Amino acid sequence: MRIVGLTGGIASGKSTVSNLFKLHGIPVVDADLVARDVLKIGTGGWKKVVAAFGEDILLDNGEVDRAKLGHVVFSDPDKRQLLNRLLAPYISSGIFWEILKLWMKGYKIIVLDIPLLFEAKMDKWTKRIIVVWVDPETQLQRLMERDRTSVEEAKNRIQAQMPLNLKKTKADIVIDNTGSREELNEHFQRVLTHVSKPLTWSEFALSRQGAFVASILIFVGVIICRKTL
Ligand SMILES: CC(C)(COP(=O)(O)OP(=O)(O)OC[C@H]1O[C@@H](n2cnc3c(N)ncnc32)[C@H](O)[C@@H]1O)[C@@H](O)C(=O)NCCC(=O)NCCS
Ligand SMILES: Nc1ncnc2c1ncn2[C@@H]1O[C@H](COP(=O)(O)OP(=O)(O)OP(=O)(O)O)[C@@H](O)[C@H]1O
Repeated sequence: MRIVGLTGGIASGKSTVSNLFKLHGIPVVDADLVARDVLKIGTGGWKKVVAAFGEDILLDNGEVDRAKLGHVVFSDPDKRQLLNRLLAPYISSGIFWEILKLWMKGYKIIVLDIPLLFEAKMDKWTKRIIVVWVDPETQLQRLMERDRTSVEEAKNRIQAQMPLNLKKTKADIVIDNTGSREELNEHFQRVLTHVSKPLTWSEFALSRQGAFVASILIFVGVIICRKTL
């Protein structure tokens, strides 16, 4: 199995690139969706967060008020680190289960869309890493437009992550998403060709099909040994 990491800065275009992968039949594990699941009412993550941040961050129906919690953690690095520490184990195991489900379905190539891939040291799980990069002004503009936030709020969110230029230096593949969607599509086709190359032997061995072949070989080996002994 080939596990490709997809990361970048907030609003750099990871979800847009993820959607292109999905359109081409490559499944994506979205860490933001996993992070939402682990904060669902009554879950272990929800209990930890309520115990640490108090009931003030809840809506009347008991769900986490994401906007309020976001406001708290993106303006206070200590509180953000606390939230990250509390949720990290739940998010990693959630991602692991998603990978396992795709493995069992027989997918040979999967993409992990993880905004904090480097920050959370999950880059060790991935074979190749794609960083979606944009120039800083475009990033700020797109973030403010998408989330309808103030400049200050948007800058707080951008500064809560490892600088995008540093992430770029750690990438195997950089997608520059500063241009139009058409330019992104063109660039994506080249990335898709690269990502879809035939699996190496070690990647094949890690796939469900590889495990199947290995078990057949072991079975045949045992039969031969029994007959010859
Ligand atoms: C603080 C929360 C409630 C705010 O929710 P909100 O709906 O406003 O934002 P959403 O979850 O859609 O995240 C949007 C983007 O913010 C960035 N972001 C989210 N959490 C963090 C964080 N802890 N540090 C830095 N950036 C973050 C990511 O780029 C993400 O794509 C939420 O982001 C959260 O629970 N964060 C902690 C979990 C986490 O680390 N998520 C990232 C997955 S690796
Ligand atoms: N090439 C592009 N041209 C114009 N707008 C774009 C382009 N790529 C992405 N966008 C827009 O920019 C915004 C951010 O993109 P997207 O949501 O894909 O970023 P993201 O990296 O997944 O963000 P987050 O970290 O918050 O999950 C969205 O509104 C998206 O529609």
